[in-house]
Amino acid sequence: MDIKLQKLSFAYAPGTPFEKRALFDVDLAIASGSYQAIIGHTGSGKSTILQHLNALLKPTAGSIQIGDKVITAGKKEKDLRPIRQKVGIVFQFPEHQLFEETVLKDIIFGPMNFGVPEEEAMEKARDLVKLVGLPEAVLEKSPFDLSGGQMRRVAIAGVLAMEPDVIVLDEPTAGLDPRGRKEIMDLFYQLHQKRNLTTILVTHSMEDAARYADQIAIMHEGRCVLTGTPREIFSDIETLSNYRLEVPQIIHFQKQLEQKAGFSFPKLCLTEEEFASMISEWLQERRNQL
Ligand SMILES: Nc1ncnc2c1ncn2[C@@H]1O[C@H](COP(=O)(O)OP(=O)(O)OP(=O)(O)O)[C@@H](O)[C@H]1O
Repeated sequence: MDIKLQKLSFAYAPGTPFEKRALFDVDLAIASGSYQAIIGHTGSGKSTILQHLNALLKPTAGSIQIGDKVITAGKKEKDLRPIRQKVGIVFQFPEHQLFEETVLKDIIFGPMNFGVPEEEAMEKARDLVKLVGLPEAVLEKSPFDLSGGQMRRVAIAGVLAMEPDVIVLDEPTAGLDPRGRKEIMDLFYQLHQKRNLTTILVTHSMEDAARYADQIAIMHEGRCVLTGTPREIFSDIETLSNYRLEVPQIIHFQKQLEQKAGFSFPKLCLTEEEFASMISEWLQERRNQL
């Protein structure tokens, strides 16, 4: 499902003394099946964009197109429902939204609300718990008897149960330890790859943007100021610092090493694994030359 923001502008509390313009003429195209990261300093407008993506907010001016549906200021509430079904949002701490007595009831709540027959919804729930890495026995448990990481997986299964075409991740690993963070981010990446799920990640983590995204957009003071691949975006440390953003640690490390050694490696590495494999190839080449 292609997504297109065209001159998207938004103000909170318009026409009141508390009016606050949060987005200014944002243009952004997100291709179906891509993994788009949106990064930016705090207050730059990321969450405001995110809330337009499943029509929790409507533009003050401009438009946002999701598949064949165009949302503008005048769009009626009833026309937004199909969009909310097709775009799933995983908010920070999604487990705070769990409320049913059992995991099963929580996962089937959304689909049944949209008219999916109970048996079909239950079948789907059984597949989904496995997909998010939990044993089937968890379905009969209370979500509140699970660990934080397990609860988060249940909440993710609940979002996936709606069979979204697009999934929007708002700092989905907040509060998890490094291992839990990686597991959840890897899970979303697998879903993105296996199901061709258009994925939009709103994050403060440059490491995650570099590792998972194939396109990055930088927000700054309500404007989309730069778009490109992770390699393009993270090649320019100076421009990023103008937007009060850092490059991933591994890029700093690589640059420092190059400066000290007085030479350049053949490419800029975005992750530790990429760097390790480049170094081992590079050493092998040197050995072969001896
Ligand atoms: N409900 C609101 N009412 C008024 N102003 C708001 C509201 N929500 C956000 N803003 C303002 O809109 C601007 C953009 O905020 P937004 O939350 O979209 O930024 P953000 O990039 O997501 O920030 P963060 O990284 O801290 O979550 C900020 O100036 C913020 O203070």
